[in-house]
Amino acid sequence: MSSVTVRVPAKVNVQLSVGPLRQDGFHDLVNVFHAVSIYDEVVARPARSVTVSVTGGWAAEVPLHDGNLAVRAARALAARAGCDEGAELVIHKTIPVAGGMAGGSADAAAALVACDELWGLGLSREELMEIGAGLGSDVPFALMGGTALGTGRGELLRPLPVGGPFHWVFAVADAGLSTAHVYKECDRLREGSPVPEPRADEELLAALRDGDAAELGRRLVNDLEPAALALHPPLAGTLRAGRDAGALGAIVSGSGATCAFLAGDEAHAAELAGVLATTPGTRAAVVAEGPAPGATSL
Ligand SMILES: C[C@@](CO)(OP(=O)(O)O)[C@H](O)COP(=O)(O)OP(=O)(O)OC[C@H]1O[C@@H](n2ccc(N)nc2=O)[C@H](O)[C@@H]1O
Ligand SMILES: Nc1ncnc2c1ncn2[C@@H]1O[C@H](COP(=O)(O)OP(=O)(O)O)[C@@H](O)[C@H]1O
Repeated sequence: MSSVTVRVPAKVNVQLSVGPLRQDGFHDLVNVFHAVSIYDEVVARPARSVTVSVTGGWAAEVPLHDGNLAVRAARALAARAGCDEGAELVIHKTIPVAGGMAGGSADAAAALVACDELWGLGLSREELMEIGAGLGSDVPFALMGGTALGTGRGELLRPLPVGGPFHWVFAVADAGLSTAHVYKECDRLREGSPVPEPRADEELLAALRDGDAAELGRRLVNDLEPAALALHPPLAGTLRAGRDAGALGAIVSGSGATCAFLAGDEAHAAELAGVLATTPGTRAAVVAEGPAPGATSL
C-alpha cells in the first residue's frame, strides 16, 4: 500500500463535570463529547521508522519529536501488534493547538487508524480505542466521533443519540492553555469546598436527542471554565461578546483556550463568526457543525 489518509474531527464538551482529584492524578468526569466538523488529516506512508512532519498554520506549535501524540500512537500500535514496521506520518493540521479541542488526541486516533490499515493489522475499533486510552483520556472519543457520554477519566464511552445538526462558532484564542495546568487551577479554586461526584444532566441529554439548540445552549456547562478564565482572563470578554451578539450558549471548550458558541442555524453561525472575528484576543472565528464522524480512512 502506498499511502493511507485518515480524517479526524475536533471536539467540544457540551457538559464537562469534574469530580474530586483521584489518587492517580486524574479526575472522574461526566464528559459529554461532541465531535465537530473541524478536521485534521493524517497521511501514513511506508517507512523504516516512525517519523512525523506537520503542515499548516499551526505547524510551529506541534512537537516533531517523540512527544508527538501521533508518533506515540504509531509506536504503541506496533508494540501491541508485535510488528516492526515504520511509517512516515504527515499531519495536515487545522484543529487549534492547545485549544481544548483535542487536536493532539485526534492526531493520535488518526495515526492508529492509518497505521493499522498501512500495516494490514486489522485491529477492531474497540482494540484501537483500548490502545488510545493508554495515550490520553480523549483519544478513544476521537476514534468514536459523533456525540458520547464519557465517564472515568473520559475514556469510558457510551454513544448518545442526537437530533442535530448543531451549528457552532469557535473563537480561537491568541493563546493556548495547558490541560494539566487548568485541572490544577480547578483543584486550587475548589480547595476547601466539597466536590460532588459528577452526574449527567438528563435535560441536556434530552436537548441533544431532540435537536433543541436553544435548550442545549442554556444547559452548556464546563467545570474547568472558572480555571481557564483565571489563567487567561481575556476569555471572559470573548464569551461576553458572543452572548451579546445573540449566541444561544457560550462556553470555554474543554480546558480552553478556544471559546465555543452555539447558533440557531447556519446563517446565525456566520453572523456570530463575523462579530467574533473582530473580538480582541481572538486569532480566528471558525464555523462548524456537529456531530461529526470519528477518525475515518478516506
Ligand atoms: C479537558 C479535556 C476535556 O475533554 O480535554 P481538552 O479540553 O484538554 O482537550 C480532557 O479531560 C483532557 O484529556 P487529555 O488531553 O486526553 O488529557 P490526558 O493526556 O489524559 O491528561 C493530561 C492531564 O490532564 C489532567 N486530567 C486529564 C483527564 C482527567 N479526567 N483528569 C485530569 O486531571 C491530568 O493532570 C493529566 O495529567
Ligand atoms: N499531534 C499533535 N498535535 C497537537 N499538539 C500535540 C501533538 N502531539 C503533542 N502535542 C502537544 O500537546 C499539547 C496539547 O495539544 P492539543 O491536543 O492541541 O490541546 P488540548 O489538550 O487543549 O486539546 C500541545 O501544546 C503540544 O505540545
